Amino acid sequence: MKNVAVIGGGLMGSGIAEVSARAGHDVVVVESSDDAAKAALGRLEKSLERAEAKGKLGAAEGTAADVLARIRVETDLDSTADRDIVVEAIVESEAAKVDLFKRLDSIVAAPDAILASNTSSIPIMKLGVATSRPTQVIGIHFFNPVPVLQLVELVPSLLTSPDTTERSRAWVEGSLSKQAIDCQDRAGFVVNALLVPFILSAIRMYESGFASAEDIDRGLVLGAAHPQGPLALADLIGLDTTKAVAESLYEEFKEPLYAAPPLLQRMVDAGLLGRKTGRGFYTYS
Ligand SMILES: C[C@H](O)CC(=O)SCCNC(=O)CCNC(=O)[C@H](O)C(C)(C)COP(=O)(O)OP(=O)(O)OC[C@H]1O[C@@H](n2cnc3c(N)ncnc32)[C@H](O)[C@@H]1OP(=O)(O)O
Ligand SMILES: NC(=O)c1ccc[n+]([C@@H]2O[C@H](COP(=O)([O-])OP(=O)(O)OC[C@H]3O[C@@H](n4cnc5c(N)ncnc54)[C@H](O)[C@@H]3O)[C@@H](O)[C@H]2O)c1
Repeated sequence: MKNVAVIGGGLMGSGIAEVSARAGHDVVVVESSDDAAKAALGRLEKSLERAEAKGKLGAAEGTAADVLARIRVETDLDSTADRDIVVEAIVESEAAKVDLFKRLDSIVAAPDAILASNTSSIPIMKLGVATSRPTQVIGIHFFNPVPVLQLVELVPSLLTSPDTTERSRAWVEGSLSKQAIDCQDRAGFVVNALLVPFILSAIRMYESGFASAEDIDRGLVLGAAHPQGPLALADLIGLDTTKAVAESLYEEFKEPLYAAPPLLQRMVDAGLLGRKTGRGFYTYS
């Protein structure tokens, strides 16, 4: 697979585009507006400049400018027509993703192209059946920050062909040098089914006044060797995404531990989405 498209150039899409271009792929990023495309390009430039300054770009990757030259940021979905693999990384909304997969199905021309989703929690079958080619639809779930974290969850639906799964694995492990784990197609897959209820418990603990945000996070960093505490992690993920994942899990399993706490809902209503808006459980400059 040579030609890659990433739909959505936000936190995750820009990271997926970066690691793909660093692996030598020709990458098209499709955003929803000119302003969003500009922001996506800015994220890519900043991250690649940082990687270059830290001496992380290998000889095969080239300079930050070489990697950027392999990426085009567009607003026209038709630019996915000649792609071998499309990775969808738009907002965590089932309706938005179903609509996008329908449109991709009518545009992407190669008969064996893979249509992948980076969804955190939405069952892949819902996206597969929106297309005429569910055998080629799969979850390829990266972790944030994409250039740093090694894991990718591979999530075939009941209709995904073994060929699609194995070509996806070869791309993720052979080309992007990530490590894949195999998951069944249920909301939250492996990692978020365990991680998100933990984050929600931390939010409930904070909401109840039991401990401060700083002490909850310091507790898990110093007492359980987590790289960052659950509330700082929720701010990194984005509180809108955290809430959307909780809702998918709750819809699938109806377990109270997956229900989004009222504080999380109010913070999302208020636009306090974490790092991406400058304020969540903490304030960022
Ligand atoms: C919800 C979804 O569906 C699934 C998910 O993604 S769940 C979220 C999973 N992610 C996590 O759990 C992240 C946990 N946190 C961490 O790993 C770390 O706190 C962190 C990597 C975010 C930041 O690490 P920290 O040590 O505090 O900061 P910092 O020193 O700036 O960064 C550590 C290294 O990561 C690199 N880094 C950090 N953020 C980066 C980014 N956005 N892009 C590229 N590199 C980055 C730094 O360059 C640094 O590299 P170096 O050690 O070689 O110099
Ligand atoms: N944030 C995380 O830690 C994380 C980790 C793994 C997976 N994910 C998943 O990745 C996806 C993206 O999450 P994110 O954190 O990057 O969100 P984000 O809000 O940072 O980015 C989403 C981007 O998609 C763009 N977009 C929205 N609709 C679009 C459309 N129809 N066409 C093209 N672009 C469109 C937006 O302009 C935005 O730039 C979600 O499904 C999320 O659940 C998130």
